[in-house]
Amino acid sequence: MFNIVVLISGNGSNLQAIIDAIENKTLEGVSISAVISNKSEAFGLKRAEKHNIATRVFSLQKYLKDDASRNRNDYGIELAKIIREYNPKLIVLAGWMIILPASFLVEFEKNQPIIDVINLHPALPGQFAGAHAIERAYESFQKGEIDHTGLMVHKVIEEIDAGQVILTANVDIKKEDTLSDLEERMHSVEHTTLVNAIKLLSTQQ
Ligand SMILES: Nc1nc2c(c(=O)[nH]1)N[C@@H](CN(C=O)c1ccc(C(=O)N[C@@H](CCC(=O)O)C(=O)O)cc1)CN2
Ligand SMILES: NCC(=O)N[C@@H]1O[C@H](COP(=O)([O-])[O-])[C@@H](O)[C@H]1O
Repeated sequence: MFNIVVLISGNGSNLQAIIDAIENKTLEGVSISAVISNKSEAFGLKRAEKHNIATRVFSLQKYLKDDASRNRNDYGIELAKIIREYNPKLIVLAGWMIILPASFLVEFEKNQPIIDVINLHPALPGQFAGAHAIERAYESFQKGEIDHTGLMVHKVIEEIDAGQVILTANVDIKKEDTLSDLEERMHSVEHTTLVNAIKLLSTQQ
């Protein structure tokens, strides 16, 4: 079984797309062994619980507040330990809004088997790296700087949103679009693209 661990911070509509794809056999041989969130209030946790998927909450903010001697690298090592408990072959960041330190990434690069960490980012390669990418693309379109946007699924490296691109897709922006129109169109294309990226990686194993 191609076990995946999914990391989220919010609504979890992309997590839901993965769950649905497993259940309708678009993703055969894939199983979500756990969903981990940095926010206890993330609705995606309820989506996982509804499908009897193991969930964990591990907040960076709380981890640092509980012991002032700790730092983000310590968090990264602890997060990696938690994830290893679930024996994933792939780690999927689906709306995970914490920058992962090198200490986390090295845990999955140095040990065999190497475990890929992938991220879904709602912008095209080289555009709008970081948070709030959809809003920034919308504003850029309004200024006439771009005529469309898109998304990518990429390997996670220390540099934000700069890892090897696995899949990318364009997303149209229309003159009459509100920001929520664009967000809705973006999420719809994300759901398909993320499932296709996981399918690609699971069949390459
Ligand atoms: N080392 C990496 N970590 C992460 C990557 C990556 O490519 N390399 N991708 C991000 C996802 N992401 C954009 O795709 C992203 C998410 C969040 C942030 C950010 O500034 N986070 C702040 C906290 C924001 C908050 O509390 O809401 C932070 O971590 O301090 C940047 C990029 C996931 N991680
Ligand atoms: N920088 C990372 C980033 O912005 N990720 C974005 O968070 C949203 C999560 O939606 P969801 O919780 O409904 O899946 C998605 O649009 C995803 O691309």
